[in-house]
Amino acid sequence: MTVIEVNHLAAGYDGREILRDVTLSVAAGDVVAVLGANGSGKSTLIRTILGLVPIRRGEVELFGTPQRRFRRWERVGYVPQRLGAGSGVPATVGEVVSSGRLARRGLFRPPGAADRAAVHQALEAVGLLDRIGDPVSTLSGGQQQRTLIARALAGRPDLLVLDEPTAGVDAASQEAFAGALTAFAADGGTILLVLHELGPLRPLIGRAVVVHEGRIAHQGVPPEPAGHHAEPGHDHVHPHADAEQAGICEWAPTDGMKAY
Ligand SMILES: Nc1ncnc2c1ncn2[C@@H]1O[C@H](COP(=O)(O)OP(=O)(O)OP(=O)(O)O)[C@@H](O)[C@H]1O
Repeated sequence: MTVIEVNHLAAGYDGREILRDVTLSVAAGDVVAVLGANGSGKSTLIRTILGLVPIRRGEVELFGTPQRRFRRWERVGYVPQRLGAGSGVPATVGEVVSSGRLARRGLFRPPGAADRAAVHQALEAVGLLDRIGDPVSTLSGGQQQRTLIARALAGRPDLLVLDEPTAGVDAASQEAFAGALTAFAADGGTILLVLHELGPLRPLIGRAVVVHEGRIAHQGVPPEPAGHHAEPGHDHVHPHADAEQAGICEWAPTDGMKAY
């Protein structure tokens, strides 16, 4: 079953076209990383898929339904790039994660046992159950990101869409992410995520899609760590100097990657 189908998509802001002729298919159970240089259009792509940026041309389908007619948003969990900077949100970790249940239970029904269980399970998955009563503002950036992941997981979605969940996040939080996402994928969940560095998520990623100037430049199996990077403790992949100089992407396409 196809979870996301994007056909000849164009989208942008005001007068500016950012995405040009993007075609992409994500099947149930796929874990797909969207890679590319700053400003290449990665966030715009996932936000357009979710209906947050209007489609100019082309089509997006979610779970086989054209996006404009899609109503089953509880099937989709979205983790935006970060909590509003300095938002001073007084909410506790538990309250933020509970908000991820809203689409499931409806706004006016009080949370029940199933909601509480889902919130606890999601917090446990990201290693933050002991912080459930703490104000979100007292958490580190990485822990706040983990809280957002828990909020998305609490809704028990079929598809998780994440925008750079590991950007600026410490190693402990990255490991916690990797664990939570691995469990989600092992349950058959589908993941589309924007990443700058694969890091501990590398074993999870089945396909990398490289966006360059609003188009998909390459897609395929992500590059394996090579040479000394393959040694224990070096599980991240560094930018390829040539590709970087050429301004193509932070990722050197390998033979395993098809050019589109
Ligand atoms: N809300 C917006 N209004 C106007 N222009 C925007 C908006 N969001 C993004 N852009 C522009 O669209 C282009 C692509 O931005 P986008 O955030 O999609 O890139 P990205 O690949 O995700 O970058 P990064 O790696 O820096 O997050 C950039 O030139 C950006 O300035």
